Amino acid sequence: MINEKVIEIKNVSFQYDREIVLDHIHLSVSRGSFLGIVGPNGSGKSTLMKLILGLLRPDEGEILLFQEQQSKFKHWERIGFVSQKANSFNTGFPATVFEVVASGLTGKIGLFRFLRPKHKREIIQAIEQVGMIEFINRKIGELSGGQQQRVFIARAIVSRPEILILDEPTVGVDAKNVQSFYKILQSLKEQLGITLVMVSHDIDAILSEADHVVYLNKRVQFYGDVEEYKNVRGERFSLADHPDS
Ligand SMILES: Nc1ncnc2c1ncn2[C@@H]1O[C@H](COP(=O)(O)OP(=O)(O)OP(=O)(O)O)[C@@H](O)[C@H]1O
Repeated sequence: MINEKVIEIKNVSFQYDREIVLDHIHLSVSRGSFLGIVGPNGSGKSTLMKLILGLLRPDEGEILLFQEQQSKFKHWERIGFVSQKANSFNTGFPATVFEVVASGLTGKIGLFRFLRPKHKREIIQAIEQVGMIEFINRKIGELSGGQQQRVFIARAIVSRPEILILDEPTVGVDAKNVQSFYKILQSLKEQLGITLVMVSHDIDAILSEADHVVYLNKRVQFYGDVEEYKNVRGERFSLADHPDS
């Protein structure tokens, strides 16, 4: 389907206690696109990701995933999630790269089931896709931050999601590894057709990697093509809003 919407956020509002964090948000994500979400600290970016992932419920409005109402949506293996490394896993845990990536299949096969050859192949393939095959038996805690983050991508894609949501995935990853991280993202998009939604403070990375941009500050202040955003951002959004730009 041309321009198929895989995520639609319609008139969504959310508040924690008394603070309104998201105010009547409208946006949609087309299959195969790379949407970058930027905005100042505390502007509701992570909250919006949690709403998409069903970890929070909107107070108002609705979210559609693959054209289905989120409240009825059951196929969560179609959506992968990678967060900041520091928050996503206890890296002191003595699991190998293979075991960490295998844990991404538990939703599909049940926690204590034996892995069938098919699953082993899927795990190996995901590790190959992120260029970490030579580390397959290495303990996760013995890897660099950038390598760990690649393993977390493999864990997120092992169940073959159609959408990958990334919340500040390059925090704590050094510049050289950040580049190879984005190469992996682009190959997921181009070779597997995975739709990418990424929250980042790294505005330069968003401008060079994403094709669409949302500037969020409780409301959607900009939503459109990345080239259009480059033209308007100097005049419409103060640099003070971007501590890292
Ligand atoms: N669990 C919570 N309970 C109460 N308030 C919260 C909670 N989580 C976030 N908030 C508040 O909601 C607002 C939006 O937070 P959110 O984490 O979504 O912003 P963000 O844009 O991702 O911020 P940052 O760029 O700093 O990561 C902030 O004012 C924050 O303090």
